Amino acid sequence: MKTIVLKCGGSVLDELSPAFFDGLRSLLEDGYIPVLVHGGGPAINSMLSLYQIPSKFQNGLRVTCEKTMEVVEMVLSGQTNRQLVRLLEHHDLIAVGLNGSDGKCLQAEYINKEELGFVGQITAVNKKMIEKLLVDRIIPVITPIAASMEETGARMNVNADYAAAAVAKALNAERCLFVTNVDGILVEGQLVEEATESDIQSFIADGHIYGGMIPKVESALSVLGNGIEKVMIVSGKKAFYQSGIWTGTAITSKERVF
Ligand SMILES: Nc1ncnc2c1ncn2[C@@H]1O[C@H](COP(=O)(O)OP(=O)(O)O)[C@@H](O)[C@H]1O
Ligand SMILES: CC(=O)N[C@@H](CCC(=O)OP(=O)(O)O)C(=O)O
Repeated sequence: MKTIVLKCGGSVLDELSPAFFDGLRSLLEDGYIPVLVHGGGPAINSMLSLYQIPSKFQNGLRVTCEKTMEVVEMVLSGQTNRQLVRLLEHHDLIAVGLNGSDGKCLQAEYINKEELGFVGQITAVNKKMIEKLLVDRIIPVITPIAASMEETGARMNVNADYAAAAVAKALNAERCLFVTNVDGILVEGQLVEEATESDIQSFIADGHIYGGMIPKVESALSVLGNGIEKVMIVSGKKAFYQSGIWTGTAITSKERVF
């Protein structure tokens, strides 16, 4: 089974173009089965502000107290997951939404409970749950909420880029795509079509890569070390795949030979 994990960023959920869904259909026609993991950062921020709960981040991770966790779960499972499943169905794709903690699909441990609260890093992925859907060519749409390994019944908030990387590694995916609101890695406004690990490290060092792009490239590099040859950062606003042609930034493990 050739699987492709696509992480759909919260930044682009409201702007996914028909070409994005054509790309998914094209992948299915070419024998790939997509697995979606999605975010919802902007929608969580809006809901927190409606509840007058401040949004706090530490190194890009949301500091998540119990009240914040309730809102995170409500938005990811009740809003952004529903939105994405509905859009897929609207574009004739069969999808089933899963809260990451359902069936212990995603399992995590605390990163630093005192400082970050209910924020986890993935320690295990229950592939069985996901594969049951894939054999029937149903697209799983997974929220980045994980079941706690340490406390039965507890759930944790996981950065969606890291959650997607963990799913891609566990499924031994052919590719992992980070779908976002820009064409890929941009340097001085120009798309970088191919980047190696050392290119990325220098883009971070010189400030060309910053903010929300950092967890994406870190996740991309972590996936590459695990037998997945190509990871891409692509736009959800345009065509990212059509009959074997990919558009965006390809991140490869191989250093270029000059
Ligand atoms: N070099 C770069 N190329 C493109 N975007 C970048 C770069 N560095 C930082 N960014 C920022 O990263 C954002 C994407 O990350 P983020 O907002 O977290 O999206 P998502 O919700 O898709 O995870 C872009 O909109 C852009 O503002
Ligand atoms: C721990 C942590 O920061 N979790 C993220 C989960 C959602 C996410 O990652 O959404 P995007 O992909 O849209 O950024 C959060 O609460 O915002």
